Amino acid sequence: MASVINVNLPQQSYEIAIAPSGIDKLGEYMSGLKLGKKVLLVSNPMIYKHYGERASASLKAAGFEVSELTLPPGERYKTPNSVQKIYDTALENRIERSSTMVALGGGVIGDMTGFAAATWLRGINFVQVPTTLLAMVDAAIGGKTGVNHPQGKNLIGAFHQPRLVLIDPDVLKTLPMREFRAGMAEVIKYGVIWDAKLFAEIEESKHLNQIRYVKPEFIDSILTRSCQAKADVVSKDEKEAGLRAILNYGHTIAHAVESLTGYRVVNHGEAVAIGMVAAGQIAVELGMWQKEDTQRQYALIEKAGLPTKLPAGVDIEAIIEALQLDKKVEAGKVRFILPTQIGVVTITDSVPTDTIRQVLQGMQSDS
Ligand SMILES: NC(=O)c1ccc[n+]([C@@H]2O[C@H](COP(=O)([O-])OP(=O)(O)OC[C@H]3O[C@@H](n4cnc5c(N)ncnc54)[C@H](O)[C@@H]3O)[C@@H](O)[C@H]2O)c1
Ligand SMILES: O=C(O)C(=O)C[C@@H](O)[C@H](O)[C@H](O)COP(=O)(O)O
Ligand SMILES: [Zn+2]
Repeated sequence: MASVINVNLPQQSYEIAIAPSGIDKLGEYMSGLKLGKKVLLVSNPMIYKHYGERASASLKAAGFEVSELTLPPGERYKTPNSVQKIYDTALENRIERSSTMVALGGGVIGDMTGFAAATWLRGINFVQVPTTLLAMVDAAIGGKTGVNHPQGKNLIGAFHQPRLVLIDPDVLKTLPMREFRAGMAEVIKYGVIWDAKLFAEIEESKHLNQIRYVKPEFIDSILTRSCQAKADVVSKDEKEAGLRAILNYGHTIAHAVESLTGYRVVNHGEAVAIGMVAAGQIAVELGMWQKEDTQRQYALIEKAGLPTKLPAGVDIEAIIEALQLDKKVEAGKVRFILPTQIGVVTITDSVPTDTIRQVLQGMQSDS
């Protein structure tokens, strides 16, 4: 049975529908939104092979005219150049103001397609059909879209909300285990920043890093609780004027690590896991968080099969320098999201650089 979570916004609210076999109902879901006839479906070749034809067939059966584009997979291709390919295809197929771009894929496809939709003809409709756990619980929701600059992660982008997020949990069956774990990093994030019950539920679950043993009820529960957490935060602060920055927990260091390793060593979720370990330890050093709680977080990250150390060879001074490119920096001050209890975080710009350095030194691969 489908369930629905609402993202309530001043201008355009929308639904996150969690629907088994949802891919085959995409056309039906979109018909209810009174969109123009033309759709540009954007995916990558691997995801398209699994689900593209079903999504396309469902759209056509509902009367949409569908054009398609696949882009190369991977964070290294989350670039202005890939977005240019979306514009070129939009032009060729006369994608109009009433038309819709549909992102069928993980966060990389979602962020790029969303950015193309935000900018094509100054903004057209956009629908998210996330196919990774990470995109289902996080990337597809909330309207942050964009691409990387050679110097830093997500530096180019726009807020542009989707008209619909359609989650088909069945597609997780083909998701590689490493990508499932990456998604668990953002799920654990919600446990630490917002939902202590979710944190406890993950602690109690068995076989967390063996997707074939993960119970469907557990998947349903983490999808629902995570999407609700993200919808709650985004509904309260759509454009990150304040509260929304808590969704960036672990990301201050994560983005620096991803970018310094050329997006080849750790994926986004793994980097977030490393960043959460660092933020937790910084909070302990500053006397803001109990040692036992940071140990609980560490144990959960390990249990999910996620990394807790920095990748070998990353220079700590380079990380400290890269923190200056974080979008939360104000007047040159780096802002961190730090936990004070499981389920509660605070935002601070007064972390001494020496504390960051010391914590990162303790997280080196050989320490
Ligand atoms: N906009 C946001 O709010 C937000 C939030 C979190 C993350 N992000 C961004 O999302 C990106 C990470 O997204 P991701 O973790 O989904 O990675 P991804 O999009 O790179 O997908 C990971 C891999 O999984 C494959 N894949 C996807 N779905 C599959 C399926 N069902 N079966 C088999 N293979 C499948 C893809 O081909 C890809 O190789 C990063 O760029 C990150 O910055 C954005
Ligand atoms: O939605 C948000 O807000 C987030 O911060 C969610 C993060 O998980 C996500 O990785 C986001 O893309 C990071 O945003 P950025 O503004 O730091 O680029
Ligand atoms: Zn993230």
